[in-house]
Amino acid sequence: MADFQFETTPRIICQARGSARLGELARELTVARLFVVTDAGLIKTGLIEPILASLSASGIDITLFSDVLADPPQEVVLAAVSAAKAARVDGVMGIGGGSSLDTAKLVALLCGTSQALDEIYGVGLARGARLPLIQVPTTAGTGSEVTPIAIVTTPTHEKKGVVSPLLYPDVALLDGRLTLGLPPHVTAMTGIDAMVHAIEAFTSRLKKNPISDALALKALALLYRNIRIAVADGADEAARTAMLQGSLLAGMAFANSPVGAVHALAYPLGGHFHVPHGLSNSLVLRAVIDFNRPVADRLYAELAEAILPGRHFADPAEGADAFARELKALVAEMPYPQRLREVGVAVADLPMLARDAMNVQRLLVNNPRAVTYEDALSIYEAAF
Ligand SMILES: NC(=O)c1ccc[n+]([C@@H]2O[C@H](COP(=O)([O-])OP(=O)(O)OC[C@H]3O[C@@H](n4cnc5c(N)ncnc54)[C@H](O)[C@@H]3O)[C@@H](O)[C@H]2O)c1
Ligand SMILES: CCCCCCO
Repeated sequence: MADFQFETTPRIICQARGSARLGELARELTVARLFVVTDAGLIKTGLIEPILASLSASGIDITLFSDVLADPPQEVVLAAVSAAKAARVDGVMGIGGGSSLDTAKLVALLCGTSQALDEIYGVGLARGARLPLIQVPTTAGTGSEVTPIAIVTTPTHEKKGVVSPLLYPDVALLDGRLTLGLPPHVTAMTGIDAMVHAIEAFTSRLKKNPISDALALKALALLYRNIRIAVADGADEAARTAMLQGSLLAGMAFANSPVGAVHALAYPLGGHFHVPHGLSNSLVLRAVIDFNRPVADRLYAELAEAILPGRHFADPAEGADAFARELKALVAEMPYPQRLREVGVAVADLPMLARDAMNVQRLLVNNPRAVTYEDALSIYEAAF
């Protein structure tokens, strides 16, 4: 058995109407001046106002930053840090999708250390303490509320990661009711993103371990069983809560057993064409599964057993066939674009995308099968 290290967030609360406890949780963290990070879409849903009112009623002074943009641009992150420093906040809360949660992480970190953002891109470069941090996901989801990762889009459209245990929050609060209003196409994109986290954590080549495996299998089972329900009937609170739990478990899994080629090939789609993160993953998922089949059939067969209760596949190829079939059928049912050509990508763009994907070696090294430039190009061609 290979040695391994497993990291996790210290405190997870999953509670219907749990958002009513945010004032209590902030006070427990001795926060008096809270910086709330979200985006305009969340403000429009009306979800934020009652939460801010309950926090204020608890005597917490609020500074609201609602200018987060998808795939947070570096300048937006820096604007949030400046606003937090100017307000002299002593705690941060992210409430929203992964873009808001990642921005909140970096605000908490950069308000607590003397470092600059461009000093901490990469793995383990952050130093010092961060401000108290509460994360409240409203998509299910990136799992960002339980990962040590924050992704920023640089002015050259490159997606860069900050990876540090300092980015784990003090509290991750799951409240299914906050996701009830998620539109079907966003429910689908973020749900498939969470499934990709579980799939890629389970097939990851370098840091796969028994704990991440157990989390990935449970995550995939929860997500697969509930994504169709949540997309078809967003008011189903049980399905919504299961999706949040599944995306959190998948987040814990890939935080310790990192993602591979699906994410590496998805990043350039987000960076250059502003394709939403979950959709970027979905667009290349089927072709990457087909590409990995020569080395990953046994793993895909285990994943097939996780989503097809009662089925056992003695023949790995048969199990992998079943897994690929189920995933392709599920993606095809999702209410969003299915091909690269539908999201503004031209054939002439594919070599550039493949070149950019090859720059994401920090993820490609985790893929069960080595990926060359030619492989990346052929995957994009198959997804076109
Ligand atoms: N840190 C990590 O571990 C990690 C993992 C995966 C992805 N990411 C990053 O997360 C970002 C993607 O996050 P995302 O997919 O959650 O989307 P997002 O946060 O970029 O956008 C979500 C969209 O849905 C809206 N929305 C969110 N919750 C809603 C609700 N309950 N009701 C109605 N509308 C709602 C928002 O207003 C926004 O328009 C990317 O930047 C990606 O790189 C980070
Ligand atoms: C190192 C960055 C890994 C991020 C995966 C989810 O987007």
